Amino acid sequence: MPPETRRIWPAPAKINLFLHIVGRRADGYHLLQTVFQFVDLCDELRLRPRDDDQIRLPRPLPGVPPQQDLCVRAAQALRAHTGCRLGVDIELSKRIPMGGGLGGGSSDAATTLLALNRLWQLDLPRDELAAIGLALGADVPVFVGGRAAWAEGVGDRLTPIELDEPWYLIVDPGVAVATAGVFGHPKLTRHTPPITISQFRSGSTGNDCLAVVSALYPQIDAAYRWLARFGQAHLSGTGGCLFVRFDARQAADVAQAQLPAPWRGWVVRGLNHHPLLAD
Ligand SMILES: C[C@](O)(CO)[C@H](O)COP(=O)(O)OP(=O)(O)OC[C@H]1O[C@@H](n2ccc(N)nc2=O)[C@H](O)[C@@H]1O
Ligand SMILES: Nc1ncnc2c1ncn2[C@@H]1O[C@H](COP(=O)(O)OP(=O)(O)OP(=O)(O)O)[C@@H](O)[C@H]1O
Repeated sequence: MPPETRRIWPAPAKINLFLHIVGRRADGYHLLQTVFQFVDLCDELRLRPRDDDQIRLPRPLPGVPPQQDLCVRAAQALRAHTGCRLGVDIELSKRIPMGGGLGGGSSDAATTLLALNRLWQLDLPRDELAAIGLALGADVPVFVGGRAAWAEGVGDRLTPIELDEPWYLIVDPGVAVATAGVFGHPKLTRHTPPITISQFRSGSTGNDCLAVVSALYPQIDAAYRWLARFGQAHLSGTGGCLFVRFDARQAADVAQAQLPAPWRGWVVRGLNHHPLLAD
C-alpha cells in the first residue's frame, strides 16, 4: 500500500483577526473585509481510496448526517467536476469545535479536496480546487489557497499577507452561534467604511458581529470580558470562539490555567502557511 493512503491529512482552524461588514449583495449575502490566519489546532483526516464509487464516512459527526458532512460533499463535488469514478473511505477526527467561527467544516472540506486531488491522481491546480470549494462554503478557498490572507467579497477575494505568528489563547464559551441569525439581525452594523491593508496593520479594527453576538449570547459576552483581562479580545467570524494574542507561549499557558469551567481553551500558534501548502 503506498504510504499516502496511510497518511494523516491535517485540517487547521482559522481565526479572523478582524471582520468588517462593508455592504450587502442583492442575494442577501454580506460583503466583508477580514484577515484569515491559520492556527495549529487541527482536525485530522485519513482517506483510503476505493475502487468502487462509494464515498463513505463510517463514523459520522454527532448531529451531522453523512450526506451533509462537508468532507463527503467535497469528495462528491470533486468527482462531479472531474468525472472520476473512484470512491473513498473518510475517517475524521474532530478537534476544532463545531459552529464556533473557527472554520472547521470548511477546512475539512479543503483538506479533502487537496488530499483526493493527490490520491485520485487528478492533478487539478489549486485555483480550480478553490472554485469547487467556494460552492461548499465561503471560507473553503482560503484553506485551499494555503496562505494567510486579506479577504474581501464574501471572503473569496484573497490577497496573501505575511503576519506575525504569535501565540493565541482561543476560548470556546460552548455556545453554538447561528451564523444566519447574526447576519440577519436588524441591529447588525452593515456599512463600515472599507479600510486598506495598511490601516489594518496600524490597528483600530474590530469585529462588526461582536455587538449583536454579545447581546444574543450572554455567555459569549462573559467570556469576552474575562479574556479582555489579558489583552485585546477578539471574536472569530460570527463566534462563539474568542481569542487574545500573546507574544510568549508561557503567558498564554498562565492565562489558560485560569480559564473558568465549563469554557474550553486552547493555546495555539498563528500560522501564515497551511500545513499542506508545501505538498
Ligand atoms: C463570517 C465568516 O465566519 C468569516 O470567516 C464566514 O464567512 C461564515 O461562513 P460560514 O459559517 O460557512 O457561513 P455560511 O454557512 O456560508 O452562511 C450561513 C448564513 O450566513 C449568512 N451569510 C454568510 C456569509 C456572508 N458573507 N454573508 C451572509 O449573509 C447567509 O444568510 C448564510 O446563509
Ligand atoms: N466536517 C464537518 N465539520 C464540522 N461541521 C460540519 C462538517 N460538515 C458539516 N458541518 C456542519 O457545518 C456547521 C458549521 O461548521 P463549522 O465548524 O465549520 O462552523 P464555523 O466554525 O462556525 O464556520 P465559520 O468560521 O466558517 O463560520 C456545523 O454545525 C455542522 O452542522
